[in-house]
Amino acid sequence: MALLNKALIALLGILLAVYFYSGKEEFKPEMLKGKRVIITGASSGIGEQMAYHLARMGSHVLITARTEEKLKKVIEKCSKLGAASAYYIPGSMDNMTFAKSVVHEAERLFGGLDMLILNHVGFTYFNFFDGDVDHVRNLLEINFLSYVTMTVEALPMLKASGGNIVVVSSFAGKVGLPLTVPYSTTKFALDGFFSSLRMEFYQQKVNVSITLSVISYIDTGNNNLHAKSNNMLLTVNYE
Ligand SMILES: NC(=O)C1=CN([C@@H]2O[C@H](COP(=O)(O)OP(=O)(O)OC[C@H]3O[C@@H](n4cnc5c(N)ncnc54)[C@H](OP(=O)(O)O)[C@@H]3O)[C@@H](O)[C@H]2O)C=CC1
Ligand SMILES: CC(C)CCC[C@@H](C)[C@H]1CC[C@H]2[C@@H]3C(=O)C=C4C[C@@H](O)CC[C@]4(C)[C@H]3CC[C@]12C
Repeated sequence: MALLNKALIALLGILLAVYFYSGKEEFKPEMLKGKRVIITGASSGIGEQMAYHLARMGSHVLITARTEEKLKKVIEKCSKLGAASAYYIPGSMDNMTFAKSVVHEAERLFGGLDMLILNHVGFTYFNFFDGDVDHVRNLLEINFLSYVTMTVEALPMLKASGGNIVVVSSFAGKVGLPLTVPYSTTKFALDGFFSSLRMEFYQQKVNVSITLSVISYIDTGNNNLHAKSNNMLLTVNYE
């Protein structure tokens, strides 16, 4: 009898997992055709590659980062790859007025928004915590508060389109790891804000999805987190 109970509990667990984790709709590239998307931190790395994928699928893309020359090149490539339209706006995400203006620009250019991809990440060190509170504050502005600011600004458009918010986080935003204190702080903050907001959307029947993308090391050949120490957790290729 005890064995039967255990088997039934295990079966129930499997059924619940299948129910909650099975997507209702299978992904098809056509689903992104004509979608209006903002991608932050798209002058290099993962953001740049996401812009190319969306361009291939025929989306309208508005990309942002600080370095205008790089953004221009990414936009040119997006247009060649088949983007429905491609624009860039340069600026720094430590400035909340700029963060808001990116969303307003999408509204002006596209007349609405289907997807907000928050991906940018500010410069930090990869070493034991040095006690620099100003650095933590500045990194929170760039990696966290600008994400919140853009989300708040974009919500009316996303509610109207039944759109999506994608937040690029990290394994270091789920588990405390050494040598990444300021960075990890900002990524944990993202989890707190967006996971909590997702629950509120569910309760309030807000038709906007929130995806927190928890990724581990990806060698983009272009990493902006610079090594200053011999106490490396792992070997990473820095410039
Ligand atoms: N690569 C990896 O191993 C991992 C990455 N991640 C996450 O993936 C995301 C992308 O990382 P990755 O592609 O590696 O990083 P990159 O360093 O290649 O790209 C970072 C992007 O953010 C932009 N950026 C930097 N500072 C600012 C700023 N102050 N204002 C506006 N934009 C800024 C950069 O452009 P510019 O300098 O022109 O402003 C660049 O476009 C990040 O959220 C990161 O935390 C998570 C886990 C692992
Ligand atoms: C203990 C193991 C089970 C898993 C260990 C995972 C470790 C190796 C993973 C988890 C989070 C990862 C870092 C990250 O999130 C973001 C960046 C920024 C990028 O510009 C340079 C790489 C860097 C530092 C990643 C380095 C590798 C980290 C520490």
